[in-house]
Amino acid sequence: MSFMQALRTRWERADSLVCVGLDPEPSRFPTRFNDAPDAVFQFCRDIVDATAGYVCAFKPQIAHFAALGAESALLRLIEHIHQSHPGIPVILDSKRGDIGSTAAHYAGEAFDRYAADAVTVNPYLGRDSVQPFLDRADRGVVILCRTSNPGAGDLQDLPVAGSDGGRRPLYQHVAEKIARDWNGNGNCALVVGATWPEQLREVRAIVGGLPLLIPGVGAQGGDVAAVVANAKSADGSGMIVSSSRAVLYASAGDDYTDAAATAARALRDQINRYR
Ligand SMILES: O=C(O)c1cc(=O)[nH]c(=O)n1[C@@H]1O[C@H](COP(=O)(O)O)[C@@H](O)[C@H]1O
Repeated sequence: MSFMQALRTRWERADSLVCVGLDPEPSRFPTRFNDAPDAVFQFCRDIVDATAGYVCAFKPQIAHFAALGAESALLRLIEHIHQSHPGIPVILDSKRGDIGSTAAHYAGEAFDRYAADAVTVNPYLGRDSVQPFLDRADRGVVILCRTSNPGAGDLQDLPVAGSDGGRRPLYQHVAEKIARDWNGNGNCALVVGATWPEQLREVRAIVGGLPLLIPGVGAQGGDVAAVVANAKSADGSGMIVSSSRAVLYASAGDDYTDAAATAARALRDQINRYR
């Protein structure tokens, strides 16, 4: 099943638009992991098993594993998700972007080495740099559009000439370009931060039903009601609302799995109330 089919199926069957981000920070793990040699894998696996019933996707963030030399934990974690929770797509958050010949290796890294169903990609180098990802029609290509961080506007808001001759912010141009030209295989999604409700509304108006990955609720303070009101598609879906730290580190005690499950379920319910 393709990433887009799996995502839509999961939206419906689990009745959830929540994505749990897997960003391991060992200093925030419960103390029981202090001497555990395989702590990164075990902690993330526990969170996955506790929250699987409430999510439409999982999103491991590659730097959090690579900086710890824990690539093997990432591999085994994705394998675990596929085996124990079939049907839940995995979005590898690696935000790659390079010349085409190198990008082909990044696509191989995400889709063949790690067996991710989708990957986050930076569009700044242009279409040929994203093409190796776009060519994998069964996999999702989740492209940065208007990121959640405070400096997002430094470059993403710069005015550029639009197709109608008028000027508009670069992120809107990115949204239109991808929805109209790059999405020939129907496998594109866009990243827009939950911290920017106005920009979410603008992007939704441009891209129709294209899925939006929306990080920035929870630890970054994005407002769930505003996100849903501005970013939902015509059928009340279209969103992958991602939260990492607020779920992973909901408790530093021995109740960490219960606390994570409660946080994921509460986010699912809050989103569903507004859509
Ligand atoms: O691509 C992403 O996932 C992403 C895009 C963005 O604009 N902002 C953003 O925070 N993220 C990622 O989403 C996660 C946010 O985590 P929390 O703020 O802990 O929920 C991190 O792994 C970020 O790298």
